[in-house]
Amino acid sequence: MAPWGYSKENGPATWHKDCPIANTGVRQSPIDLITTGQTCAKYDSNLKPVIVSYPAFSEATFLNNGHSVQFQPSAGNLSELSGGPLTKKYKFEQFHFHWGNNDSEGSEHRVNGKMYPAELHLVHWNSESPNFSSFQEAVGSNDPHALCVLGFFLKVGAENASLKPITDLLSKVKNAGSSVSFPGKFDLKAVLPETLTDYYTYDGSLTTPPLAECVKWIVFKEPIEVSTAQMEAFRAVDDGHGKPITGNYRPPCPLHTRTVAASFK
Ligand SMILES: NS(=O)(=O)c1ccc(NCc2ccco2)c([N+](=O)[O-])c1
Ligand SMILES: [Zn+2]
Repeated sequence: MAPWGYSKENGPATWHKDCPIANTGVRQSPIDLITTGQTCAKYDSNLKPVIVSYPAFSEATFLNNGHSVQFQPSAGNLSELSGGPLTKKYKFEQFHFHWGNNDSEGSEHRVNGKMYPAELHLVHWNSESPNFSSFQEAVGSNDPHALCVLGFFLKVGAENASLKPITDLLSKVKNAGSSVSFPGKFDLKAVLPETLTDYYTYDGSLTTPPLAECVKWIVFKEPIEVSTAQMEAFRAVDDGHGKPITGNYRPPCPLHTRTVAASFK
């Protein structure tokens, strides 16, 4: 079977062939975050702000893997995540993006059916579990909270100076399979909103194969602004079949019996 992707032939509707959980799973991601009505997100006053400790990365690889671009620091990175709905400390693994070929589509999660032009995912794994001691083992474990992914919507507005070192590098990884070692330091903390207080959180999965149901999702309400030029830079990245990646987002999945909690009213 051709490797999975986002085209008609190998896109989300075909993933069940190699990954049955795509259709049989009851904790699949992404989802549509509904804020009013029956199955809407429920305010939980116990939800605390998310705490990140992201010292600037000094060594990292920026890779176009054919279905996204990802920033992966070297193994020694000490970046950590805690707080929010989490009871454990998580270690940073990588961040990557999902985007569309116009500003009306591109994000994986939606808010009352609305898509944003892109979504940033910061991936972490539970470093305090006795059951695994690496990201790869965490993904393979059956632990529902082996991973925690922070999701930030991107919207078009002013240029994002903190993300510029990343968007300026996109032309260097235009070809699928290409990677560059990230020049200099990158301050991820500067990309994020100051306070990480307002978010939705629910139990879900990886949004691409293997679609493992091992993710505690935390999706922030406030979008991050990027310029049109920065959005266009994503849309020039190739998918390895001579075409730009123009929509590496999975459509929303059924909620089933899950509930979504909101840290804000
Ligand atoms: N869009 S996402 O944040 O849910 C996501 C999806 C897949 C993978 N990885 C696929 C994978 C690698 C080994 C086993 O599995 C990752 N990740 O690796 O951070 C994140
Ligand atoms: Zn992702």
